[in-house]
Amino acid sequence: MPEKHTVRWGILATGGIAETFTRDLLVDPSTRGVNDLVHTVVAAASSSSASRAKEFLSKVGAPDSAKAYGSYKELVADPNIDIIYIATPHSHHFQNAMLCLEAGKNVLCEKAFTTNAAQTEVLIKKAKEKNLFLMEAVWTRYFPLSIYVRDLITSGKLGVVRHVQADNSTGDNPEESFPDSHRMVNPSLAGGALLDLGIYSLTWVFQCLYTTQPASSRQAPRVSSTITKYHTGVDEASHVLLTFPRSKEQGGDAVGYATTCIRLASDPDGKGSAGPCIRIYGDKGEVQVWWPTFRPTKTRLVLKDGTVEEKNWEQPGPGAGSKWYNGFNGDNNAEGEGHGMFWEADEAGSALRDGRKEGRYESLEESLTIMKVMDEVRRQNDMKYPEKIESTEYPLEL
Ligand SMILES: NC(=O)C1=CN([C@@H]2O[C@H](COP(=O)(O)OP(=O)(O)OC[C@H]3O[C@@H](n4cnc5c(N)ncnc54)[C@H](OP(=O)(O)O)[C@@H]3O)[C@@H](O)[C@H]2O)C=CC1
Ligand SMILES: O=C1OC[C@@H](O)[C@H](O)[C@H]1O
Repeated sequence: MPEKHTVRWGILATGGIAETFTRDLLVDPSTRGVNDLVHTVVAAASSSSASRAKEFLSKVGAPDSAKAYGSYKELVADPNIDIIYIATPHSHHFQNAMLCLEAGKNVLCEKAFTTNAAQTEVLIKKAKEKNLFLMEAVWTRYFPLSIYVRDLITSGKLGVVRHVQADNSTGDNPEESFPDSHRMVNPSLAGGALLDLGIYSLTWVFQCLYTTQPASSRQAPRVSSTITKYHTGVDEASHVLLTFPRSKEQGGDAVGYATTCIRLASDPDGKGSAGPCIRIYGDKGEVQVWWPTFRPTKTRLVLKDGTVEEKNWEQPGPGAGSKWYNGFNGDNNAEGEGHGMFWEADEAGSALRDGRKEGRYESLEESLTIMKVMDEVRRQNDMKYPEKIESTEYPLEL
């Protein structure tokens, strides 16, 4: 039996995704074939009150010994924590991550990493200076399904992959679903489709056309974009065309089309009838991925030689009755499934064990390149957040 390495987590914020992530964290890793890691929750903090943190810990089934803090400052000072998971709105990630790093804590920070590339750059510098682990929690990258798709590309099975289309459109009625203060549409919380949902379409384009290239030949893409603005001033839809420069030997430039919309739906009937929301085209064939773009469970490989291979990707979990996700985009678990967030936690845990300072499937350099793309989309379309949340000044009261 391999020796088990215990990873001691602190949870910063107690909202929707903090709950989902923490429940996933507490699923026995051996149910997904991971026998050398154990995750434990040693503390959680809420910026509103210690009693809220206490309630959170009890709701997610954390050990009785877990501490409940009424401020993030107290959390980062806890000497028993190895790594902190940040689950606040985008606007707060930079200040919260700086707080953790300054206190000497490793960090897994929810997407989008920060509001802009300048903030991401400062975080990377700080993590390097302190020799700490830092990773953007783009959970989709760590799914076995994503690893399979990237392997199809790097193995050459699809031929040269030249084009990727990815859509992450949730089909909400924003006027009904979200008050203007909600993090999805509130400029003060860096709301809008691009940072919240568009990041997944960009993730698919990047993990197929950028991550799969040798690091020495990866080049940032040229960006052409258009957005539709919501009445609060953030985007309700973004369309981003990316041209990745590639040499003749690499097969020439590759093109990605990343779209996202809060109002329209990638999967209008919720049954996949509209077809795949991601298509990855090579000159020998294509691979298709079904909704949800951020948490997919179905792929189809179609090759010119007649191969058609459909796969369903189960999300291991603790058993029936575990319908715990309280998200608002219809991405509930099937009965008995985990939510799939444990794979990114395993990546962070194994990095701490092995001394890695970043994730293997999305380097900090790649997170930064994607932040630069989102900056450029906002620049091209004159979409600004309040100055305060775009600042790189630390500490700053938001
Ligand atoms: N990976 C995924 O699938 C998902 C990721 N996310 C990401 O997670 C992050 C949080 O989203 P979600 O959990 O849905 O958001 P919620 O609004 O449900 O929770 C955010 C939490 O952040 C804390 N917080 C601190 N300051 C503020 C503030 N000024 N306004 C609002 N909340 C504040 C609060 O916790 P407290 O009171 O305890 O301090 C609050 O409960 C975002 O970055 C989002 O993009 C969201 C959904 C899914
Ligand atoms: O990250 C996310 O993925 C799931 C969506 O429901 C949510 O809006 C988004 O924040």
